[in-house]
Amino acid sequence: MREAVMAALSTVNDPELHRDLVSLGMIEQATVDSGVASVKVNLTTPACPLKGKIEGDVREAVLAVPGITRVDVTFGAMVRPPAQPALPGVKHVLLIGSGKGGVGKSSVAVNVAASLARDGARVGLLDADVYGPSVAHMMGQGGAKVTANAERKMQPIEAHGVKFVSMGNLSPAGQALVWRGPMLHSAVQQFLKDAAWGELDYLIVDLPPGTGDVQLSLTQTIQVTGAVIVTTPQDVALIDAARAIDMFRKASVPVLGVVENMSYFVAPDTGHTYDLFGRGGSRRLGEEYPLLGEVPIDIDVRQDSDRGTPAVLAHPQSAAAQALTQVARNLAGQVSVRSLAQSLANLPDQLTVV
Ligand SMILES: Nc1ncnc2c1ncn2[C@@H]1O[C@H](COP(=O)(O)OP(=O)(O)OP(=O)(O)O)[C@@H](O)[C@H]1O
Repeated sequence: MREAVMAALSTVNDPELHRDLVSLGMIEQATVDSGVASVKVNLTTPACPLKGKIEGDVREAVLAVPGITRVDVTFGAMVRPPAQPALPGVKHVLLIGSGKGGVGKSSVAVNVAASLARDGARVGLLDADVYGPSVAHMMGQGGAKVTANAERKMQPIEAHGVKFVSMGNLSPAGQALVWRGPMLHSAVQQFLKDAAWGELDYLIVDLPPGTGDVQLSLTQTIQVTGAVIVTTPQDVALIDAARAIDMFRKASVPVLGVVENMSYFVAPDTGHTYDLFGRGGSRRLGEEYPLLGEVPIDIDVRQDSDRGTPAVLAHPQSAAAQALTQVARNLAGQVSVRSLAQSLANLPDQLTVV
């Protein structure tokens, strides 16, 4: 009967890859005992956005096998590395960029990192926004100092399940940082290569806004998996976001998606939704860039940042936190699609996106 169960599983497609779970090597275990099938599915990320759908499809297919009366589905996850891992021990480097300042790039970076870690991934966060490092404060570690370990490597600070390094933990608070191009280059390289990141599934990099030296330096020296562009929906922000996309395109860095932050506002007293800046404007950036999520303006996002706990952890039920969680999972889904596309030679070129 196990063969019949495997045959049934080979009819279940991964919704993103349009390949069946058996040939994708995602069935870690399938056993049958007195009509009860136990199936363990090995996902390509613990933050899989389509876990519920996969579970439902597996259940339906296996229950259709004659003699099966119950199906127990469990999940494991192993993030597949790209053909060329970015750094020793670090599978995927994901850049979070924006065309202009103040659109919520750091807030998205911090919440995405915390959300991926809560889902079970091993996550690092590098604050490469050397001009305005805010990650330390948003992670509730503004006063902490980065130390060196026995191998004289920078020991990342750990908070909310995320290892992070920020200039905010190296320089005194409130002190202006004056950087020239070569200094910037070496500071970011040190953060990347001289920090004891250990084994990471995802290293999230909070870039400075715009299209300057840090972005170039990063894209030229390590193999990044891709970039995410954070924007607000109004025209002035979108023009700058398009410029950032163009920079990544020229540097051959795949744009994994766009996050529309401050997309809309729901008045807490009336429940009315206001599209303050023109919700959905980021779709105009082009069909080829998946919209990873629309995050509303929410006072909790700001207050939680100021208090040092990302909104996805402090107020997980709020609309903004749920949108940010979805952004993180959709991003992890995009990374999985690209890694699998790389490793499975005969996958179709056109993969659907979440
Ligand atoms: N969805 C949101 N709702 C409410 N406040 C938000 C939201 N997103 C960001 N903010 C707030 O807006 C301000 C700017 O956000 P953030 O620092 O993340 O932007 P940034 O793009 O990284 O800025 P910079 O370019 O200065 O690095 C912060 O006070 C943050 O708490």
